[in-house]
Amino acid sequence: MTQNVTLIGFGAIGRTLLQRSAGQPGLRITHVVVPEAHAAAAQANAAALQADIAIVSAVPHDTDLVVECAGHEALTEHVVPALLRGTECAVLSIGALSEPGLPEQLADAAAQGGTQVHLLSGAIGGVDAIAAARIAGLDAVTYTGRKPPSGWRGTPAEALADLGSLTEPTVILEDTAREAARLYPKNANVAATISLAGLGLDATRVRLIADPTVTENIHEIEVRGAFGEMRITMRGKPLPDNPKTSALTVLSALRFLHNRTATVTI
Ligand SMILES: NC(=O)C1=CN([C@@H]2O[C@H](COP(=O)(O)OP(=O)(O)OC[C@H]3O[C@@H](n4cnc5c(N)ncnc54)[C@H](O)[C@@H]3O)[C@@H](O)[C@H]2O)C=CC1
Ligand SMILES: O=C([O-])CC(=O)C(=O)O
Repeated sequence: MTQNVTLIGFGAIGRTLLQRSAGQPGLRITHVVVPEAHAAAAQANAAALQADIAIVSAVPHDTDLVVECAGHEALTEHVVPALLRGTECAVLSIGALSEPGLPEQLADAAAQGGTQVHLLSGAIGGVDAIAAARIAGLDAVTYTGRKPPSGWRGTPAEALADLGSLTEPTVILEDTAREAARLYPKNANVAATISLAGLGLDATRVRLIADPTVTENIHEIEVRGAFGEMRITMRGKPLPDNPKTSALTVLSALRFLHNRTATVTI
């Protein structure tokens, strides 16, 4: 039986996800939720990719699965109500979970609806290893996020440095993951994800760097604990439509969707 999927958000991630999910057996993206003001543009873009897609302002009650790729507001506006109705949801705007009370709100809504909310690994790998290692106890988790200056446009980094004329790597934040997610919500999903898998938002140390010498989004993660040590560097190519977002983010959502219907999941 085909599972009907609703996307929340139709920006760089949503568009690429719709494009790449075409023909995936057992799944069909039937609806896309966007704010009213973006509906006409989304309709034109989506119809070019899939003629029968419906652009809507709320998640339909009969959808089987929701994938959120919209931003912080969409979690309270759309994901919480869907969970309360018992609809399983997968979330990419993990930075939003730095807002006090929101993780508990999502968990309570899923419990009330008798369903699950999945926090996707997004732009990075190794989330499974961090979450497994946590069971035996972690000592330290640190994260360094490095992006080209264009990846920091429209953020508080603009007030700290002249992004257009940087000649060397410039640290724009050195703090906890909670502070990183509060100040740079669209650039701290990774910081929030590794915190939630590991030591939590207040005990995870984060450095964010605007680096004119790189063209990729570079994520360095170091973890120490009873399990041993782990060091990962991801050099993610950004999506053409949004330099803040690594292309792997879309692939992580596709993997999640694939595993919904695969006989062997990995
Ligand atoms: N977990 C991870 O590793 C990553 C997560 N992200 C997050 O994924 C989200 C989407 O990223 P992009 O597609 O690159 O952003 P984008 O800015 O290109 O697109 C956002 C889309 O969401 C829609 N939207 C905004 N508010 C909405 C609401 N309340 N309800 C429904 N739709 C709404 C907009 O109309 C737009 O279509 C962002 O929150 C971003 O921070 C991005 C990269 C990595
Ligand atoms: O690389 C990405 O796609 C996004 C990113 O840094 C983040 O939100 O932490």
